[in-house]
Amino acid sequence: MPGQTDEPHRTVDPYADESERAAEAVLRPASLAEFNGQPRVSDQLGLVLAAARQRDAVADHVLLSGPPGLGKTTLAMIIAAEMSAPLRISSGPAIQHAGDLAAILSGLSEGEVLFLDEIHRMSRPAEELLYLAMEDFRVDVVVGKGPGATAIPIDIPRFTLVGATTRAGLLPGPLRDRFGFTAQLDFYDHTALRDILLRSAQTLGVDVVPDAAAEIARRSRGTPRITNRLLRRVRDFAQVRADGRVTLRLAQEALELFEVDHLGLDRLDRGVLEAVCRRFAGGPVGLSTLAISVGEEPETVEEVAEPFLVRQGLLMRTPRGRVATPAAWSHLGLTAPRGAPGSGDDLFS
Ligand SMILES: Nc1ncnc2c1ncn2[C@@H]1O[C@H](COP(=O)(O)OP(=O)(O)OP(=O)(O)O)[C@@H](O)[C@H]1O
Repeated sequence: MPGQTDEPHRTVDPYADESERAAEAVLRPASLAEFNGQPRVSDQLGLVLAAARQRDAVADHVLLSGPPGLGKTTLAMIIAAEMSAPLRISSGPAIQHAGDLAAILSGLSEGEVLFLDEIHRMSRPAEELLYLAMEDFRVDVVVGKGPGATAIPIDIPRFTLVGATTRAGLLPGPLRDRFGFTAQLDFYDHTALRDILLRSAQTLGVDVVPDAAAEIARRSRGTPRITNRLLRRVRDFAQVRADGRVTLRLAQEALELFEVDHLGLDRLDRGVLEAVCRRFAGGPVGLSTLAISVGEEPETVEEVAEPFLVRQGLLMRTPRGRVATPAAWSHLGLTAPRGAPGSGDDLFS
């Protein structure tokens, strides 16, 4: 069973506070068989882990990348469970000094899975220490200072590193290359999200009719965390305003109350689109200017809102900045001004 945890430090996830995290934990699938969606990643990972088990070996290091809420932490926990290994959780921002990482690594037990969330935010010295640890299962502990300093190599137990990042492109090549298996998690399709929702509803004892399940899944931004969160809010609504049963009509009313529109866009998504269209005439607008105008950190806009907006064909990233597409104007019920992207006399026409 996954064991000890250091609560990861998160900087780009506006969705989850502590109580939300606790609610999420109940709904996490515990094995690959229960993990819905991402069939290719699931198959490949299943094979890698089965092979390691057959050889009685420690599994190769795994890098998981993709937007928040798609299941990176869940997969790290599943890897540990499938390997019957303990799990230790930490994160890039929590590791300021190489010594912090050396202490974690030397305290691991043989075969332990170390999950490093937001691995791209680790300090450079810690990153360099990690290279040697991943490859040779060794850390160099520096004793003394200045010209008299010496590096004493210390063997550490063989372990599996599971790194997670929202931005694989930010990882230095030497670090990326040391992972034996890399998986890019993509947004989930509606069917997978509906199945996740039905499983969660069963766990929580919520009665959801099939078309309501499909509707909530469709408005979940392709993200299981959001599916589960919307289910909990719809459940609240059904409990307080009705008899607890989630019908299609009730789901629609609840989603409207919580400002989730028919494409699944939430307040931040719409704020970004509105800013690009209304304040910057459709763009192009630079990331930092855009972030200031919606009152968010640039990382949050870039890593949380944009991937889904781009995927939905509502926003484009161009070398000159972010640009609203014709679909964005029409989704907001606006008409693009003459010459703006989407106006009919621009690069889209
Ligand atoms: N494939 C899946 N099947 C069922 N539930 C899932 C799946 N993927 C994720 N979930 C649920 O979504 C929630 C969020 O998943 P998780 O914490 O693993 O995401 P994450 O990618 O690690 O996000 P972050 O980058 O913010 O840490 C969890 O409660 C989990 O139960």
